[in-house]
Amino acid sequence: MAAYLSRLHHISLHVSNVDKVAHELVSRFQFNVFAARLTDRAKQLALRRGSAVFVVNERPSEAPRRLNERQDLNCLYGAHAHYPVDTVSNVCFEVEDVQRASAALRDRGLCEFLQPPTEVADDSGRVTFSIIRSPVGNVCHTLIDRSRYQGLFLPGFHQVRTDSETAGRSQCPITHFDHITYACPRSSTAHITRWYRDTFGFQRFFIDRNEDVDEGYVLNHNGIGLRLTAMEYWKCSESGITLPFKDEQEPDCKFVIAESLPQQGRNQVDTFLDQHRGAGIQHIGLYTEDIVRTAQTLSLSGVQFFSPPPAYYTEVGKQDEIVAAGHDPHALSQYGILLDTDIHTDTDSQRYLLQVFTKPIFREDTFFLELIERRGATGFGEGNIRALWRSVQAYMENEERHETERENKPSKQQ
Ligand SMILES: O=C(O)C(=O)Cc1ccc(O)cc1
Ligand SMILES: [Fe+2]
Repeated sequence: MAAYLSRLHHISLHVSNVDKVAHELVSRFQFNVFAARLTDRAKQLALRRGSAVFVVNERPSEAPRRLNERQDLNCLYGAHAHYPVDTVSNVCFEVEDVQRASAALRDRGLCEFLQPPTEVADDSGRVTFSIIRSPVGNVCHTLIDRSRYQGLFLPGFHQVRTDSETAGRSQCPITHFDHITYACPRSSTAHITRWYRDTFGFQRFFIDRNEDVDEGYVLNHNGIGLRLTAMEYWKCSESGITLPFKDEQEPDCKFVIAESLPQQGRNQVDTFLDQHRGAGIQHIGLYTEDIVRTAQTLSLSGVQFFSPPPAYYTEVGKQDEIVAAGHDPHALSQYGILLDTDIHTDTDSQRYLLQVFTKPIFREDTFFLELIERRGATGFGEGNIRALWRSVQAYMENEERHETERENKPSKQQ
């Protein structure tokens, strides 16, 4: 049987400069540092906005010198700290019983354990966790049971007092992680979806009504070469129900697998795989209750967004569509926000999806964030996927052109 997940607990980043990335998340993205673990050999900061929690870990620039130098001492609750570039490398889930879940996975030979079930305690109680490797590049999953822990975050972390988290809430109503998008090599999707189904009971989430079960959602024309396959799971209740009864339980963060298709030339998924040196987490969607206000607040604090070509907002019907959704086309165009409308034929009701991508967060192009607001729409709209894709491609091609120009310019010293 699969190990069913109670909920997503936090997402870990491994970066060469914790202070720089934490500062970016605090000053620009309005996250609050609420817990920290600072030792001789570790620097770990926990940051929160709503229920979205990032743990930013300092990654050592070298692999451990001695074999007995345990990497997990550097990074409690994480593993695999050594990686050549800044990366998002762990999605930590709460489970009800780490021992039982780990034993079930081990018995079925489904996954490799980087850390067997381990207990950590402090004055506020104890937690048990284990760490498994995912089939996606450097991504690992920590499984944790914190039901016997009364502290603020996790044992080993101390509380950091900041201004109340509710400050600025109305200006930046980010509430949770909406989805995590993996960039993966060609033909790897089937293996990944099977692994998540067998390991955690994930089910397919169809992006399009006509999507083929095996093929996924394929966009393979007009310069877009992308295969998207989405998966979802349900939060298991505290009452011990361990089967995901769809109707009774709440869906949690979705997972999207992006594969590039070769026919349309080099693209953003290929760039990620090169710069990240392998598959991994390309971006994370942050859910907001008010995308325009959030984009405005983040933009004032220095966050930059990708914009679609300006013609997007003046295309026939787009202005009317935006107005019908209760938005101002000028406000959306100011921040590059995209709108997708899905007319539900059964009820004749309209559902909207609003999204925008931020520019890369790390030095290499190995991670960015997305803002997403859903008005009834639960999936990913085709119009938005195309426009998001194009907004990133236009930026990348521009960057590459500048790079070539810089390389071709004769240097003054010569
Ligand atoms: O629509 C979304 O939010 C996605 O996550 C789909 C997606 C995935 C990868 C890309 O490079 C561009 C778009
Ligand atoms: Fe996304």
